[in-house]
Amino acid sequence: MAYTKQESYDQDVTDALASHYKSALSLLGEDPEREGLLKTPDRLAKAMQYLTQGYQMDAVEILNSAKFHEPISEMVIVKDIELYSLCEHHLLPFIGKAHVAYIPNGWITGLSKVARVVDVFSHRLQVQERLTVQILEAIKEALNPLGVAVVIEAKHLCMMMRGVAKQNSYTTTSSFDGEFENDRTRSEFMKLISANLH
Ligand SMILES: Nc1nc2c(ncn2[C@@H]2O[C@H](COP(=O)(O)OP(=O)(O)OP(=O)(O)O)[C@@H](O)[C@H]2O)c(=O)[nH]1
Ligand SMILES: [Zn+2]
Repeated sequence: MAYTKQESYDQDVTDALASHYKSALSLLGEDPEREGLLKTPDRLAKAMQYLTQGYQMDAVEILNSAKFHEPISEMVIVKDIELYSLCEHHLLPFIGKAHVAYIPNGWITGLSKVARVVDVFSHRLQVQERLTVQILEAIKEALNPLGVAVVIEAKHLCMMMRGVAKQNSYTTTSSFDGEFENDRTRSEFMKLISANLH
């Protein structure tokens, strides 16, 4: 299964989606035949396929594609991984950062693969809590590490642009496994992701 960014789209799916989006534009009171909107259903169909391409990707396979034997057991942290996902309730974006750590148990993975895993699960319709756990579970399955930790902080546009209309609230979710269930290890991780190291 390829995991490169999708640049071509199934024409039948694109056409079917575009036809629905064209009707939606009319229902919203727009004229889908006006010049500026002529290509919008097609563009939106492609954008939505791009934003949900994670369904066609296998996170464990990605991690395994650059898995190296390395006898270390120190914490590896990839922090500030930006993420863009869509909330499954409104299909509006939520935007934020993921901080991921694991303690190897003989195996490490390519650092970029950790960020790719964040993309795989972000590019699906999500709730932030499930996204957090899915990232953790994929790393656990692929690397069988001594521990995994995932923290995500995000802003939800569905809470900003509509509904309760709160502009400054962040949602933080976390998931910890193995050694990160110990207070000391967890605190070290939290300290390191909070520190301004760069
Ligand atoms: N737990 C969780 N809730 C989310 C996430 N994204 C959006 N939501 C919430 O999903 C809920 C859906 O609630 P509903 O009452 O069915 O929808 P709604 O009438 O549009 O709710 P309001 O946003 O309060 O206007 C809202 O409270 C959203 O804030 C997420 O990632 N995790
Ligand atoms: Zn929402």
